[in-house]
Amino acid sequence: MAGKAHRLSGEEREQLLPNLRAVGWHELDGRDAICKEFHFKDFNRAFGFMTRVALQAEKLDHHPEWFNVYDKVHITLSTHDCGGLSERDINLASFIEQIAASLS
Ligand SMILES: C[C@H](O)[C@H](O)[C@H]1CNC2=NC(N)=NC(=O)C2=N1
Repeated sequence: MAGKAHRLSGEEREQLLPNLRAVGWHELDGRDAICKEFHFKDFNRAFGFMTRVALQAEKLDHHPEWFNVYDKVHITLSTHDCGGLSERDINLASFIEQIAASLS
């Protein structure tokens, strides 16, 4: 991953977060992170989605925190290297949206 991650400034957040809020991502209380819950038809589809996200996460060297129960996948994104939200989370969230859209 090129460059050190930095926590997004207020201005950067105003610019980058609205698109993600519009598709269901929200900021956590008490932690600088964003999260969203995805619902699928069954476990196969949920796990297929997770597989695709995992491969991209590895490519980006930026990994989600996630929790799966059957057809639901809850994802939290935050950058451990800088202790909060960085552009890496925005990029991964955008990619996750593309995958989810391509599967539905
Ligand atoms: C050494 C390795 O590049 C780092 O630990 C990467 C791996 N994946 C990561 N994922 C996330 N979410 N945050 C990080 O800071 C992070 N850092």
